[in-house]
Amino acid sequence: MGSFSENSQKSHKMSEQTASLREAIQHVEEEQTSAQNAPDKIEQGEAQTSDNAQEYRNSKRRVAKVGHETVHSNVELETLRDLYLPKDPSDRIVHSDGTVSFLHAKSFLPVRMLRQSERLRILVTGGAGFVGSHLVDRLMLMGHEVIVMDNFFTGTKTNVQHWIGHPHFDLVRHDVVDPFMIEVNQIYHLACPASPPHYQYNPTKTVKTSVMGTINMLGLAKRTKARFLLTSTSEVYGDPEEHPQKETYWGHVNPIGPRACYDEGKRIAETLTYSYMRQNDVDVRVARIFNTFGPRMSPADGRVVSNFIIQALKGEQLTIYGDGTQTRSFQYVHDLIDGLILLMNKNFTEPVNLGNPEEYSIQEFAEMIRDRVSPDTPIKHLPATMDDPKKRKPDVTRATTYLGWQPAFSVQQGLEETIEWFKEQGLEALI
Ligand SMILES: O=c1ccn([C@@H]2O[C@H](COP(=O)(O)OP(=O)(O)O[C@H]3OC[C@@H](O)[C@H](O)[C@H]3O)[C@@H](O)[C@H]2O)c(=O)[nH]1
Repeated sequence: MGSFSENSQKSHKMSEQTASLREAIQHVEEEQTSAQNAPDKIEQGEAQTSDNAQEYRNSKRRVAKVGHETVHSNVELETLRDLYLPKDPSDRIVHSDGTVSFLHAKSFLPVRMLRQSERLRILVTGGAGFVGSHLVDRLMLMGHEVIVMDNFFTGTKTNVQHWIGHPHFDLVRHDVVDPFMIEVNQIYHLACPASPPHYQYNPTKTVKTSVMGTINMLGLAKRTKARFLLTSTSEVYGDPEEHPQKETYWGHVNPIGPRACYDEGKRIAETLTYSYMRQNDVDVRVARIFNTFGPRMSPADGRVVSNFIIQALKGEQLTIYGDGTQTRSFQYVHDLIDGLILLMNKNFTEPVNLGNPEEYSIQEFAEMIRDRVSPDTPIKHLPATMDDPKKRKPDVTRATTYLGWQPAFSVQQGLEETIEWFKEQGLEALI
């Protein structure tokens, strides 16, 4: 990461509240140190593909490199960590009077030197969001020109601030429901609130974002002959009656329920994508993303991983909606980014599931985070949410067969980094 001003480093002060918060969670760090050091580091590719969740869970694999040489997305995990968990986190000074000074990076992380003919102009809608910003990091490191379009409803400038000012980087505040013209080679279309509380906050707007946003981006792809990748979701399967879910499954969605704005919005986005492919020869890719977690999830996200981590760090009761028997399969964000870049660059146009088959009941998952962060924290049950899918687990055979992709991170390793990141946020995230 670019080195920050030395003066600023010296004057870096944490507020008293942040300091006490850190003290409170120190015991957790100590407990974790031995666990973190124990497993051997392995390189990408050594993890075995398996549909067996137990095997995934018991595996002690550690990932040190991510990405794939074939599409030049390979990079050391340590390099990425420097962007969200810098060794010297002095990009800001939190003052004791409750104000904060943001500092400028003096230099940027080195990016690959590409010839003009190899360097692509890539638009990432929703690029300042949780997933988008990790994708942007990787595309920038690969040496491409990246244009981030975001309305900052759920994304933040902070997520991409380390690239602002870089000659390969542009940030545009724009809502994807309004038309947008630009010359690009590839479009990663991520823009849409993804957590249930966010997408249900203004359901009409969520539908507009999915439908009009996707029409706008497909229109752009058609005009500029850009390759277009839609980030769809496992929610297109609704409350699935097939388990695990294959891409050939048509789903079980309540079209008038509270989740419909997102589920049906993404289903029509897929329909639009394949209509533009058939009718207008747009070169398309569709990723169906399963539950994903990692650094840069908004503290206000409301999804289960961030909720449980924040609750445990604050010593508050962990909130399980319903009886906790519902299941989810959680993938670490870097695996998803690997899959998205592979999909964009391979010649496969049908929908592809991207998720980690490591399946947990929400009760087990709550206990796991509680035990890891703060073992004395109680767990409480709240009423179940309407239409909450009872089971979810991806069949990733298609991704493995056609993309050569499989999740490499264990949930354990992903959680370690995510918990570390939330701790680093201190006051901002936890209070
Ligand atoms: O505090 C919480 C939050 C959530 N939950 C439960 O945990 C499970 C997972 O909930 P999340 O909100 O994290 O995510 P969901 O699986 O419901 O939806 C997600 O699915 C896939 C993605 O495309 C989307 O990002 C998101 O819609 C649900 O059963 C939910 O009821 C809790 O028990 N407690």
